[in-house]
Amino acid sequence: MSFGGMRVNDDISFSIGKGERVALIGPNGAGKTTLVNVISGDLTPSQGAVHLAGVDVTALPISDRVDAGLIRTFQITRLFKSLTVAQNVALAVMQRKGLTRNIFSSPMDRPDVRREWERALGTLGIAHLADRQVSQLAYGQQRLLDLAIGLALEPKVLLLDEPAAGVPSEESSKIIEAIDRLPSDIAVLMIEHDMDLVFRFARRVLVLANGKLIFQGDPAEVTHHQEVRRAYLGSYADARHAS
Ligand SMILES: Nc1ncnc2c1ncn2[C@@H]1O[C@H](COP(=O)(O)OP(=O)(O)OP(=O)(O)O)[C@@H](O)[C@H]1O
Repeated sequence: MSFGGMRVNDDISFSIGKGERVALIGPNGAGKTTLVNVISGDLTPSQGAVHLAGVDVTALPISDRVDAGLIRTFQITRLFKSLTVAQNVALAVMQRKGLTRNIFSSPMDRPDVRREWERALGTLGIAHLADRQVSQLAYGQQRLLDLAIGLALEPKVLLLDEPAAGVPSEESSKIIEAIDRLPSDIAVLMIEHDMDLVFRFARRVLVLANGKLIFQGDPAEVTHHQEVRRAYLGSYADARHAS
């Protein structure tokens, strides 16, 4: 992916298997968000391709990628603030099922829709917030709701961009626990700066620096990789070593 003459993602190639948990790390400006934008369809790559389950989705708009199971979460701006938590998830379920909204009845009342929003909220530990209006939620709770909406869209692949960023630490543990509880068949690619969270979550780590993929592999190996230490991890690895 290039912007003008600047290569922001340079010759990057990787794959993520079913149910794999992969962290995408690297210094500020390395190109991580751009890469996720290319995968989600927010950006069209200058070269190269994105495949989902063997199908080339590079030319598909975001909505078709979502239908195919490629879901990006933590875009809180898309929440309907005047509706309840349950209504927000119910609308996502209805969208997935191709059901149109009937102004004379609540979307939540259909038993098949209800089953699904209840399950999504239960998985993420926010069933008790079902009737709460979104505008009354704390920021961390809104992020959990956004994750519930992602879940209700039945993802094959979830793209998470710093899911706990900006969330007060007493709430961020709930987000981390919720991510731990995601169904094991969903592949997750997560941008994250918090290395403790990366080590807890990831079975594989991708490291970007200056737009290049300089490492992909086992989290246990990443702290020993010279180029990664130089580009990104030095202070973290040294602090760990010292402690
Ligand atoms: N739409 C755009 N037009 C021009 N340049 C862009 C655009 N989007 C990103 N860039 C540039 O691409 C580079 C990579 O940005 P990107 O946001 O992908 O990095 P990042 O690794 O996600 O950084 P951070 O950790 O700070 O979020 C930066 O130099 C940024 O200024």
